[in-house]
Amino acid sequence: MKLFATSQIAGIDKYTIEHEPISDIDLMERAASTLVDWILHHAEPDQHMVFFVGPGNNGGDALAAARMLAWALSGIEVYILDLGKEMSDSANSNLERLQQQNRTRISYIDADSPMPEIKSTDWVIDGLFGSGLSRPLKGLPAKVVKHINASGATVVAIDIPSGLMGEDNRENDRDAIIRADVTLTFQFPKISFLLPENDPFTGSWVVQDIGLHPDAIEKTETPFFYTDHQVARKLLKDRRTFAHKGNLGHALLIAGSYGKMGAAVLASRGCLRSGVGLLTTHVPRLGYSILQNSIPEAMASIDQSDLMFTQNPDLAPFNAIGIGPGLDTKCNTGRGVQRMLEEELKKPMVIDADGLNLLARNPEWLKLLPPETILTPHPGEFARLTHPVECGYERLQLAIDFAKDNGVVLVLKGAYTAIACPDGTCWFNSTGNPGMATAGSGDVLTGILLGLLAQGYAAKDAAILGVFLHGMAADLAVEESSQEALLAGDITQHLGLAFATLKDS
Ligand SMILES: NC(=O)C1=CN([C@@H]2O[C@H](COP(=O)(O)OP(=O)(O)OC[C@H]3O[C@@H](n4cnc5c(N)ncnc54)[C@H](O)[C@@H]3O)[C@@H](O)[C@H]2O)[C@@H](O)CC1
Ligand SMILES: Nc1ncnc2c1ncn2[C@@H]1O[C@H](COP(=O)(O)OP(=O)(O)O)[C@@H](O)[C@H]1O
Ligand SMILES: [K+]
Repeated sequence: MKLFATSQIAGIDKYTIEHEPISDIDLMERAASTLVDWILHHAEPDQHMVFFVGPGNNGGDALAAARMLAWALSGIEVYILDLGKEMSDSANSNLERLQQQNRTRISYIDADSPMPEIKSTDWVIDGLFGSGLSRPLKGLPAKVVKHINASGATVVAIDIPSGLMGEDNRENDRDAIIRADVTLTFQFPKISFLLPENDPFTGSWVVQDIGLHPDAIEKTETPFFYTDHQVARKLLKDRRTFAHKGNLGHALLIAGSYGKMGAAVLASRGCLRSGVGLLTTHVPRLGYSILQNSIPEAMASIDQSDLMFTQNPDLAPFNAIGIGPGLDTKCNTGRGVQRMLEEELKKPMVIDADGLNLLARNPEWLKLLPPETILTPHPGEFARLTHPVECGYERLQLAIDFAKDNGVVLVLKGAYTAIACPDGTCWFNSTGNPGMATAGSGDVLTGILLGLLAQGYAAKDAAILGVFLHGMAADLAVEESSQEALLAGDITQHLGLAFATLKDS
């Protein structure tokens, strides 16, 4: 799915109105009816609801929804924010319709009015501001937002929590943004919803399809995408009838050191479960029996060192190389990595964990990275590779620049993992859950990406598909147990089901 800036969404709305064609007020009616469906599904029949209405079309949506709900629910109150200016035409028409219906108490809030009473058992429907917000909230709107946030009521935001911008919120006053429990957002998630600092505002968010024109969506260019089932399914290649292990790729994984052999085992399992033909895992001597006992499907390549990686094997037989999980950052290991990169290998690579930490200490290696390299930092590793940042938005911009400048696919891990590509595109992942915040889940991802690279997937496709499957496997694992108890090994165990589910979708 494409993701757009709010200014672009306004253009897509406009195109829909002109070319469907549909009148502004009818499109608003369609949007409001999706809200009403959701609310009626989730609220008790006697739920008291307080609607807050701003001057634009977001307020119009709220007024239309209040009218539709007033037929079904008795406890609806509407407060209109009086900023001393005209409401938008469609909001005004909806106000007239609500007045004519005459089932709902409508009040105004101006600078002199006391703040309305909101009980903690109420639902607040936030229609103050949507995608038309042009600057941070101050004065009366900020006061109303703070009053709602302090009420303890359940807050349902229409389209965007009022006060939140669709993209950059660095200049925003965080106290003057609605803290919603649920955001019912129209057609597309907004980019700011995918950044960690905005989670307290959006709560959980649900996309409401309002039927915006497919031609406008197709024509409007954007660097941002959301990897849904459809995107991932298209990337997944079928295995040929006459496939054999010799043409499904031979992967080399360089991982593990004294005390960290588990990382090598987990990444090996992830790799083998992603469909690769052959895997050789290169480990220090002490890791030999650990590897052979725990994962007999992998071949072992043994380092000359007992404790750590120091020297890669001949790279000729391998289709792709993965390096980093549990590697440690000792000097000898660093020298080993440097020698390997200086071989000017033209093999696709994935670099994770201590591989990234070594790269951060030796930024001159960046120019030695082969084409089709994937780096998989979590935010801490990315800060070491670049510099610390204030917020997720700044980190995202930095990731996009880093991928373009260095010609690498950068997988910035976290909830909604962002994959920044050398072509300037950025793909947010839709699968995964907080259960994955557990030791070793990143190692499993490295293995999956290595397996896909070795099978011939381009680095960008391997990253988008691999991250999606990794998250999906964790989601399937959590369905059977819980986020708390999720182990990284459960992700590998559910990868088979993830592939099968994706194929069936
Ligand atoms: N036809 C459409 O364009 C559709 C729009 N929809 C709704 O319309 C919303 C966008 O509507 P609008 O563009 O009218 O925008 P808003 O409803 O966000 O309101 C914008 C208004 O608020 C004022 N404003 C902006 N920032 C302010 C600030 N900091 N303090 C005080 N006033 C401020 C603006 O001057 C403008 O009058 C969407 O979020 C969605 O809810 C939906 O009804 C679907 C269809
Ligand atoms: N809250 C979350 N929601 C979704 N995915 C998450 C969450 N927390 C972590 N993950 C995923 O789990 C993995 C953790 O990787 P990493 O931090 O490298 O862990 P480790 O080093 O322990 O293997 C990443 O793929 C990340 O995207
Ligand atoms: K809103």
